[in-house]
Amino acid sequence: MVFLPVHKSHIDYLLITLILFCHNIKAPHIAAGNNLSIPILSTVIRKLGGFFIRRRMDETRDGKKDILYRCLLHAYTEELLRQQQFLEVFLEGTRSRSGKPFPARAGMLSIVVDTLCTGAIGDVLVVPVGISYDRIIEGNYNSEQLGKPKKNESWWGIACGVFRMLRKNYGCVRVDFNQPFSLKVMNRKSVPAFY
Ligand SMILES: CCCCCCCCCCCCCCCCCC(=O)SCCNC(=O)CCNC(=O)[C@H](O)C(C)(C)COP(=O)(O)OP(=O)(O)OC[C@H]1O[C@@H](n2cnc3c(N)ncnc32)[C@H](O)[C@@H]1OP(=O)(O)O
Ligand SMILES: O=P(O)(O)OC[C@H](O)CO
Repeated sequence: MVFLPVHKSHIDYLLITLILFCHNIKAPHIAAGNNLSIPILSTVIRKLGGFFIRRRMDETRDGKKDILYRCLLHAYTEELLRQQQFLEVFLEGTRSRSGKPFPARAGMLSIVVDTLCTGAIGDVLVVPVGISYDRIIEGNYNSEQLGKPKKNESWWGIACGVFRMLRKNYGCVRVDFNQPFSLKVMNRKSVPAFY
């Protein structure tokens, strides 16, 4: 299974893993941006199912994608799928600052499709996940939308977030796991020549 959640808050991935755990569903491996790779937290994230990826394939001198990195990412993700591990990818690659979903970025999803098309795996069930908050803990992102640079993730930022969460009532959050669909069936419909 590949979970494809929308991304609005850091709470997203905490909630999804927690809900799956509470329903005896194995926790997914989550593609995490390397901006979260901060001391100690990175170890915790890895132990809880996260694996770090670059959020942009570094351009090499000749302007091409970093082929070696892409191959490694491809091989690692393919192995996870071969082992029937669950995957969780935030296609937008960033939290939406406006509340509207960002355009999806195709890299991780293209790896999943490649793995299916090469026959390395039989099929993949894709589970879109909708998440709606009454209020998100990060606030309204107004300063970032006005051009102020984003503060990098830090332990201090985490502590402030936890403190805010304990002090204020952020209302309810709704997590919708949509009907899983077979990527193989969808591919067959969209690329009939392939099958
Ligand atoms: C309270 C109790 C709680 C208990 C429970 C606790 C649980 C805690 C859990 C801890 C886990 C924490 C997880 C944190 C997750 C946070 C969410 C994030 O970080 S989100 C952030 C992290 N997630 C994401 O970013 C996911 C979304 N981003 C992506 O998928 C990106 O594509 C990318 C980052 C992979 C590459 O970005 P880029 O370089 O900009 O490349 P483009 O996108 O422009 O794609 C253009 C071209 O490249 C192709 N292509 C690319 N890569 C590959 C490949 N390896 N192979 C093959 N092809 C590849 C692609 O198809 C296309 O082809 P073409 O047109 O060129 O022919
Ligand atoms: O781009 P950001 O600040 O939304 O960071 C996204 C992180 O990688 C995890 O949510």
